[in-house]
Amino acid sequence: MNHSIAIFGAGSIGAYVGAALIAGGADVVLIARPRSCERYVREGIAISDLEGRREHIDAARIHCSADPAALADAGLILVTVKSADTAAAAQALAAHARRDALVLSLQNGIGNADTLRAALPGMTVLGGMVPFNVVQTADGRFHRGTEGQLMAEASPALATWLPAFAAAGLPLSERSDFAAVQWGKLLLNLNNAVNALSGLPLKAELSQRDYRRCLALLMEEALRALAASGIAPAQIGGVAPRRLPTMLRLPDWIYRRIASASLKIDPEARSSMWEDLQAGRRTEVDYLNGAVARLAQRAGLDAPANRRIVALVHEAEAGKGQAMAGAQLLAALRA
Ligand SMILES: NC(=O)C1=CN([C@@H]2O[C@H](COP(=O)(O)OP(=O)(O)OC[C@H]3O[C@@H](n4cnc5c(N)ncnc54)[C@H](OP(=O)(O)O)[C@@H]3O)[C@@H](O)[C@H]2O)C=CC1
Ligand SMILES: CC(C)(CO)C(=O)C(=O)O
Repeated sequence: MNHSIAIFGAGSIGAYVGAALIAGGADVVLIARPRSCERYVREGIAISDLEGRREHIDAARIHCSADPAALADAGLILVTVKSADTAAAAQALAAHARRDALVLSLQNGIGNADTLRAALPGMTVLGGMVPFNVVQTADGRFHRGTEGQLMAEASPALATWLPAFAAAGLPLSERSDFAAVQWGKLLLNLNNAVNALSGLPLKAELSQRDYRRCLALLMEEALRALAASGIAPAQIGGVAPRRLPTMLRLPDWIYRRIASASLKIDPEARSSMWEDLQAGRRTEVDYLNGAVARLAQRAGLDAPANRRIVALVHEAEAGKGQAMAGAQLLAALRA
């Protein structure tokens, strides 16, 4: 059977985007771990969002395989594995993908599209950006708990596929300043580690000033490193990057008023890094806060709070430590 779109790594983002594309009428094959595939083809996939969409894609409409050879017919391949798995995904694509397939990385971090490009010479590989959050709920739904539109590096190769994204209810916009978009998103992803260590849902965590102070510290270091490297991050969301730290440090009652749009988060939404810690998986902290520390170092600067939070998340990955209160985390980042 021919599948025009393949999703490589159907976890939270891949299953959500894949199911939405199927609901919109696209011909999709999911590449996932055997356990995930067994579940999807047994139960189907349920998706929901904070605007009230609830949809169940019946098992009969799900094509899923743990064998990457199943993507051989796809004209579009969405890569949705975590950053540490990108190199392995790239090898699988090199072995099985059509040479004329378009590859779109829907991943956080800065280097994933480059990793794919390096392994797929001659193929078109584009960076993409997912602004919204998806978590798996206790009843197995893939729930989008925040807003935002998919973005991708501008390319004529996208034109064929844009209608499928629109029909899925996930319109994709093209950006010619994609490196700036990636860094703008990475600034927001600096909260992933704070959120994971807090053990709280995003909304509860961001409602507490001490956690926001932690994030402000991490962002300031990143903004300094970006400025020293001549990179101007794009604005993702309602607030300009340079204004984020000041806004985050406001007292709770003012923050709630001024940043009401930033707090338009479903109470059950949590960062993908929290999901990783819960599942006992390695996180993407080296690709997010670690990327800031490396950028700073290349610019002759230091980013101590980002370095410290990388170490704290690694300790949490090793099962050490409990959820940290805001004041405790702030003290650890300033130590
Ligand atoms: N979740 C979110 O809200 C958001 C996530 N993102 C980004 O999207 C990307 C994906 O995140 P997310 O969906 O949360 O990640 P998940 O871990 O939920 O999903 C990735 C899935 O891919 C599977 N996988 C990895 N390698 C292979 C392989 N070779 N073959 C088959 N399956 C494989 C993983 O299995 P296993 O775990 O067993 O390795 C996992 O089930 C990340 O870069 C993340 O930062 C961006 C915005 C929001
Ligand atoms: C949407 C957001 C910023 C939520 O934390 C995210 O990218 C993630 O969880 O990885």
